[in-house]
Amino acid sequence: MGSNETFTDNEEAPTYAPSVPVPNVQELIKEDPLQVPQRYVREPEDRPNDTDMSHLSSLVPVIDFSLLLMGNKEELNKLDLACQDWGFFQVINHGVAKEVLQKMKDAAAEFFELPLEEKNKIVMPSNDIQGYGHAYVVSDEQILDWSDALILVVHPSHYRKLKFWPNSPKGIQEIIEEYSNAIRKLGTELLESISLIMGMEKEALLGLHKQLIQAYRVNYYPPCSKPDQVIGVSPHSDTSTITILMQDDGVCGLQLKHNNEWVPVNPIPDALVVNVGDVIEMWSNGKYKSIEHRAVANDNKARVSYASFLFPHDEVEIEPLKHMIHPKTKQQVYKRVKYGDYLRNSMNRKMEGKAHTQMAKVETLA
Ligand SMILES: O=C(O)CCC(=O)C(=O)O
Ligand SMILES: [Fe+2]
Repeated sequence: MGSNETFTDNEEAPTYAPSVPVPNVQELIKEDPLQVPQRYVREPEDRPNDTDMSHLSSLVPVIDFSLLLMGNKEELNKLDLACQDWGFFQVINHGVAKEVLQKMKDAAAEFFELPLEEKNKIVMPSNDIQGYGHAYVVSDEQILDWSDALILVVHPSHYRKLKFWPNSPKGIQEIIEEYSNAIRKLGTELLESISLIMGMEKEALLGLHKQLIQAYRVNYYPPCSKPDQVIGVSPHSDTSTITILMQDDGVCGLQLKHNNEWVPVNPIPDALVVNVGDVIEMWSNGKYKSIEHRAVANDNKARVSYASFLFPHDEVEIEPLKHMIHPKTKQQVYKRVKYGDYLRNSMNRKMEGKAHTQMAKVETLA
């Protein structure tokens, strides 16, 4: 990434966090499609309820990326409002070739259909969250998510642990690489637009990362005979700067919390979903929101989602940018934290809404 890469290639690849190994959900339902073991059943108040908020789905902002690239003021204004009011938007005309998206979907579909022994060749170890398995599992009592995942660090290349990269189907490593490079380009350009709406030079946010790290998480949600009793991925906000998510066409599941209601983010064919992560929320002193979201399961269809997380180097100190603090009130919502500490603190606990952001909050006197 040119001049902002201040860390060298001989830096050792970091580890992130341990996670307790748990059963494979896809395998469970192969044994018996009707079973929903007790470990997956949510408390009544945590279940996806029947209030259908689909009518609000069309309100989730849609940003035309080609206009952002031209510096179109109206579109930048839309982006500003989307980051403040929703923390989520879908991008169209994003420049990532349709074939690249499709190849990624086809390869991932084939990977998840492989026999368990084959997928387990890259099984996630208990001391780190790369490979095929489950993250954020910290106790034997924890209620589990109705999903399996493949998690990889993709950039910088010397952070890659290739022993956790799938070898099958043939060519999947190159496809992940091609997809991730295209997403990285889009992400970098989105950070330029976000720098502008934050009143900075367009290179500012990228520079603050010291090095732009990229991780990839492919979520596989098997169908569930009782989707109203389980959650695919627990409510959480992302610890990233921004996340770029591809969804399967025609299968819903992602929901965001807006005015205390769970609003579905239904897939728009070929669009990508972008959400503001905790780092932007902290740098902007809370102006832009890292919104809580979750994924729910379906009763008849499996769903796959592809999340690319862009975030700073471990050594970067994050705190509200001076010009984002109100000049009169001087009120600072977040304090200075080392990003590596923040990330590991979040990964060492179960996903639980925004609870993990507490460590970076300025304590307010009651
Ligand atoms: O499956 C989805 O749509 C959401 C996944 C997600 O939030 C994540 O991987 O962080
Ligand atoms: Fe997420």
